[in-house]
Amino acid sequence: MEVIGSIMAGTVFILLLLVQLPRIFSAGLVIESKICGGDLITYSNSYGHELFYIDGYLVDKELFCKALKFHHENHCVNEGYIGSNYCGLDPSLVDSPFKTGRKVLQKEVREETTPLDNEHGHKSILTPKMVAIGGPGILILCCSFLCPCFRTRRKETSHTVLSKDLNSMDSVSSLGMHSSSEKIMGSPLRVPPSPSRFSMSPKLSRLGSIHLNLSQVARATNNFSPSQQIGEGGFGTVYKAQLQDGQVVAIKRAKKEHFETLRTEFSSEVELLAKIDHRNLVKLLGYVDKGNERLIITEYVPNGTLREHLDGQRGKILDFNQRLEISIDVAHALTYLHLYAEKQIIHRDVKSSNILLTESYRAKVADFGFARFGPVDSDQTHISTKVKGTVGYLDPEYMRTYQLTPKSDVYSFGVLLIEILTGRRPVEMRRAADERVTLRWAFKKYNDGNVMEMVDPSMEEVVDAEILVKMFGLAIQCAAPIRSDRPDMKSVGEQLWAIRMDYLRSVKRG
Ligand SMILES: Nc1ncnc2c1ncn2[C@@H]1O[C@H](COP(=O)(O)OP(=O)(O)OP(=O)(O)O)[C@@H](O)[C@H]1O
Repeated sequence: MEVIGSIMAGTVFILLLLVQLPRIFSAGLVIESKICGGDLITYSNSYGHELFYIDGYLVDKELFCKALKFHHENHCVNEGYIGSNYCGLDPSLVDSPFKTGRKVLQKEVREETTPLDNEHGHKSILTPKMVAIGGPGILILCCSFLCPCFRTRRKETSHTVLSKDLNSMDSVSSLGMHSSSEKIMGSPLRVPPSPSRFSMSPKLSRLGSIHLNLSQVARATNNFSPSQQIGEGGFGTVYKAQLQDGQVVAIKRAKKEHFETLRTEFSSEVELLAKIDHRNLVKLLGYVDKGNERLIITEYVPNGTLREHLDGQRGKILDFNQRLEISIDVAHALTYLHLYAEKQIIHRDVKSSNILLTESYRAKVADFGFARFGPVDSDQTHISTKVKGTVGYLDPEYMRTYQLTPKSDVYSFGVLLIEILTGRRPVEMRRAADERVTLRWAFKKYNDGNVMEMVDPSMEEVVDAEILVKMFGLAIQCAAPIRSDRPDMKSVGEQLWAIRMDYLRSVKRG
């Protein structure tokens, strides 16, 4: 009797869901390519806020336009087409909040928004009670009529990622996207002050172990000479500098044109770095906040970024043991931030270009520009905040609910781990349609039992399949669509450590 009741409730639930569906998709437009196979390109424009998806993954407009143009050139687009003029050719259609610069996406803070509230602030007609009653019914219905969907648990996970992301189109409708970069950041001007945000305090002038004035910095960087320049990021330019006592440091100089908007980012990085002391995190040594200059002085990490190594730009290709050790280092750094720092810190921008390597190939996590303190009260599970991070690494649950937890870093770490093992970036537009979203491609290969085919081809050694299955399995678990399915960073570090022991044993065995 209970089973029949549950089935009926499940049926009602599905009917209600079907009633809701036009609402979910009315804000967006699904452009489906039939001739070119694979890609589902989705565009959403709700109240002037645009969102672009490829295969369910939020991408920036540039990437979206590339895909759209490719499909158009190949006469692939044949459903819900928004016009070939859209991507930059017809100004009347591109009259949206696109701007140049690092920020590619803005999202209003929706403090205390419940996942069941819809984009207009109305309560969804699907109440938690209905979900609770209907859930088991759906499960039974699904088992009875859609048995293939239960083929394997892993397979289901991979599909869930995509559908969840597509559905998130509804709940992230207040997003605006900029086209020139893949980094996502909210406008500080639109964020109400919140107690957990970092702020510049007078105490900061005493931070760090290095005290420099502007003329000393100018001398150390050869007056910010281009020859001393070692990198350029959204925040500004990074210089290598030698201090009078011979110590070599990195100096980040804020770009003047982004000065005001980046002020919050700058101050968060300074205050945050000052609290941190861990061998896998880049150490803050000092800062200068004078007149029109904002400078951060950190330890210099001499061996480039992880991404440069994966791209082969630094000569020797990383071997498997180095990749394993780098993964462990990053896991330790994040464990420290989540568990052992004075206050819990969520990095929010874990990615290969933010991992710096030492000469002995140990990793240090850098760039705290987007970091935030975790929940202050022990009964708080998350903080509600704007979405910030980098496309491809962003936790889909955070994007959908605006709820930030340390598990968002775990998701990014999962994407990073796949990047480390395969050498591929999270999104690679030049690849065949079914390989462009690396995570999706990896899910499929993993489910099909083809882990060997995923390993970075530039890595020459042959790694035991069992070890690879464990590594990819862990990465996929970290990148689970629902945060409760992801392990915490401490457990990830322990699992990686155990995998390394297995690996060393397998090497010894020959
Ligand atoms: N402490 C450091 N030691 C050595 N090189 C560094 C250091 N910090 C940054 N760099 C170099 O400078 C580059 C730019 O760094 P930065 O953190 O400003 O930007 P990013 O992380 O690459 O980009 P974005 O901030 O837009 O994500 C890095 O890619 C790296 O090559």
